[in-house]
Amino acid sequence: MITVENLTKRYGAQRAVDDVSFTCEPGTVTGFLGPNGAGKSTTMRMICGLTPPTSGSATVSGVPYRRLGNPGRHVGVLLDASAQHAGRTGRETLALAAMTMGLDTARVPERLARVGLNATAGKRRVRAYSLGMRQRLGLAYAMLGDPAVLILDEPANGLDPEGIFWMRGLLREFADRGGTVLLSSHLLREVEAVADRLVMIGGGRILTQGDKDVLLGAGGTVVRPEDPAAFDALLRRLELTGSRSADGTVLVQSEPAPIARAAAATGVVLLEVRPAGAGGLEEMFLRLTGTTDPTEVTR
Ligand SMILES: Nc1ncnc2c1ncn2[C@@H]1O[C@H](COP(=O)(O)OP(=O)(O)OP(=O)(O)O)[C@@H](O)[C@H]1O
Repeated sequence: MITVENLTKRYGAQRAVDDVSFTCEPGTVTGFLGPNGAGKSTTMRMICGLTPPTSGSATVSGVPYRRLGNPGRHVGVLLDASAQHAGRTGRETLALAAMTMGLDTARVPERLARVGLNATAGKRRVRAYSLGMRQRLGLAYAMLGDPAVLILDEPANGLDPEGIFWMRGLLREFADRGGTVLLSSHLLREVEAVADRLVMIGGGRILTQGDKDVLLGAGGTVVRPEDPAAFDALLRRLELTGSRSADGTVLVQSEPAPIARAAAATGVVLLEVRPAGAGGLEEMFLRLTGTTDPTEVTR
């Protein structure tokens, strides 16, 4: 269980994270999404006690991270795949971590194999690892102490499609056994495939959060009017309300047909009318973050 309450981080006048609250429950994978610079890494670093919050608090299994005794036994953290000592081998890296956590180093070869690093790879120095191999080692490191919680910042970075598919299975299995996963990623389709819950953040603030199926299946219609003022007047006549998004679309809590018919009857031009959620996570992300260039978020 991860609980984040009103977390705020200011750097000078800038609010990198602004009053962010969410919880991650056991047995679920929570996808943490947002464009570059949204505040994901800063939030995760605050949860892990690496960055002090300006205000607010975060707990893991009910305790602030810094007060967890032997934290690696409670929460596995992967914030930067390149953080491992480059001069050590993969095996040495895990053996040292096992010793620090008071665990038998005999588990190391099996743990390396579990993330797809064979005996030869285990004997190589980390500096010779590809980014994908570092991510795999980072995951083995995070899971070494059999924690109940995983906090992973962009763990799919550097993995090939087969590796991403493998990681999805690993995280699903971890959550299905009762584990809690908080996973940030810019790979929206991967998040959509594995996450049960979504927390979307932009400019340091929560844009939306909730059950993935509910968010993506949320009722309503997305409309792109040619003349926003004329469309607002139409909505008032229909006694409906709409919420305008950064990309110029309006989400209206109604079926598409009545809106389209009323618009046609009154000569209000609609450039787009479709059920909300039909475009999946990518569409929801672009609408909420107001990012118009998809390459910005699918990089
Ligand atoms: N140590 C720091 N000093 C000043 N500003 C910072 C610092 N760390 C982060 N920021 C700023 O805070 C904002 C949020 O950054 P953060 O790295 O948390 O975003 P992010 O969502 O993880 O983005 P990315 O996906 O690009 O890593 C950014 O504008 C960033 O420039």
